[in-house]
Amino acid sequence: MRVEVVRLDPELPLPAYAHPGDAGADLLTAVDVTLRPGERALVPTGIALAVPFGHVALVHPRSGLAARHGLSIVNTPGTVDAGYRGEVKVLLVNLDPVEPVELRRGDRIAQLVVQRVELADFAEVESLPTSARGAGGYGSTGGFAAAQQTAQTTDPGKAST
Ligand SMILES: O=c1ccn([C@H]2C[C@H](O)[C@@H](COP(=O)(O)OP(=O)(O)OP(=O)(O)O)O2)c(=O)[nH]1
Ligand SMILES: [Mg+2]
Repeated sequence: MRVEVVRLDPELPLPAYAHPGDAGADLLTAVDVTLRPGERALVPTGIALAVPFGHVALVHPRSGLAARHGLSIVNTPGTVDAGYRGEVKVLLVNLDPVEPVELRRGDRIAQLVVQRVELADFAEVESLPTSARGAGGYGSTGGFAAAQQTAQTTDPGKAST
């Protein structure tokens, strides 16, 4: 699928897949940035995209940086809408309790996954069709302790003080 890209920073390369079959194309930081433990920053990537309508580009963390440095993304996965024409940015966060994360301009900081999306036609109704799950959620299929905890958080009558 063709995705048009403008390089706002002409010195940085286009997003690229590292290997054939990769789902995510690496995004780079356009700036040097250092994140102290617990700190977050909205980091520019130097690119703007025109994602085709009916598609979305999702900004995912890179697992290597997460495992080695505790670097993640606050709003993971970030959503780049098809109509968005501004610079793609990555809301990085350093989850390491001790070490700062130092990034240099051109470092790969995240990966962009482009995929199809269904656009819903939201239709108001009086009641919903029944289902096996019903309203159960938040660990309702877990063990005894999880089910009890769910009951406490969802049923104000049973809530402990
Ligand atoms: O990780 C991200 C997330 C968002 N965006 C850009 C593209 C997206 O289309 C726009 C809005 O994102 P989102 O809808 O998540 O933010 P919002 O807080 O709902 O803002 P808005 O009211 O502008 O939709 O910001 C990014 O560049 N990177
Ligand atoms: Mg929005």
